[in-house]
Amino acid sequence: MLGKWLDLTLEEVPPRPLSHSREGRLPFGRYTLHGPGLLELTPAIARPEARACVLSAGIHGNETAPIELLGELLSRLEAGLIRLGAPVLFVLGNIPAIRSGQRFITTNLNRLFDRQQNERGDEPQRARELMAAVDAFYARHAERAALHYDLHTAIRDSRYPRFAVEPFAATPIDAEQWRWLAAADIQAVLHQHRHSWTFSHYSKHYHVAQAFTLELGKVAAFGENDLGALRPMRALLEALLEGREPSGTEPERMRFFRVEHELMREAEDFTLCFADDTPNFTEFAPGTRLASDAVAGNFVVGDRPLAVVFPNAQVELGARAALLVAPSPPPT
Ligand SMILES: O=C(O)CCC(=O)N[C@@H](CCC(=O)O)C(=O)O
Ligand SMILES: [Zn+2]
Repeated sequence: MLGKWLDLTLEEVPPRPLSHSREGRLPFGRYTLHGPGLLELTPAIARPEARACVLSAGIHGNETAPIELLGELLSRLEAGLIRLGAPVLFVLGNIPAIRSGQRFITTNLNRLFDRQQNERGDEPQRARELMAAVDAFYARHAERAALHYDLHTAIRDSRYPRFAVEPFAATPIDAEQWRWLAAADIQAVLHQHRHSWTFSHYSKHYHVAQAFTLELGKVAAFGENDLGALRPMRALLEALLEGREPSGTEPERMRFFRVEHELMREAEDFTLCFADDTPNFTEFAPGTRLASDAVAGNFVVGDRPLAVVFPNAQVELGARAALLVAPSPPPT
């Protein structure tokens, strides 16, 4: 059943809401389906040091590599190749968007993870369902340290194809996380400078979880992803599923950046003043004009160079059109 969960979730049109949880057995524990795209695994014997892990993918429907990676993990769990030793909640985020291969249907799900959010529509409703599922999962495992990796891929090429976004929140990140991410072949880390209401921010802000958005390469269609490049990440996730300590290495292998400015799109008449295919982390010299907005005016790089991440001139009005970042020292 586990190996087929992804296919079944994506095939049912429309997904049938579950009136009650469905349960079953797996080699080293049991599974519970809490609703569409919400699968909890409970180990028969949990290891004492195991974290309560949330692994999410498909928050953006066209980001398929993380979904394939979760598929590999589920198949290996079902085959008994992974000895489940930690409680895990697998989340498939925006199911209609995954089916249609789009980033979102109506609005960007990954801006809606705010408990005050009371917007109407499918994506706001899905965000509320996912927040409730995460709340219930962490409450069931309140004795364990909370962890959430929200897996994505980026729209563009990147000077660092695999990078972590560290959401802004009061909770400090444990030093071991940097060591694990470096061993998982994450190449860069981006520290957010303010609250962002993303899914990983939700777990960090409201649940004191060790939480990241992980960008694992570039958007591609199902079947066209290079999962070989994600083997070290798979090894990290398998260690977490088994409830054992993941391998680590020197964090200095990774480049660290801090967000200095968020470029917002304020007007219909908005342009980014660089090529559409500019890779993430491309640096621009002081004095370079980066954006022109009929309401906000021009944005020009100040005294220090800035690199651009997630540029997207097509975002909704009032949304983030790019992050502008600068190198920062590795955490001590
Ligand atoms: O490549 C892009 O432009 C977007 C990739 C993506 O979906 N990134 C996430 C980052 C979330 C965060 O800031 O933690 C997003 O934009 O939601
Ligand atoms: Zn994404």
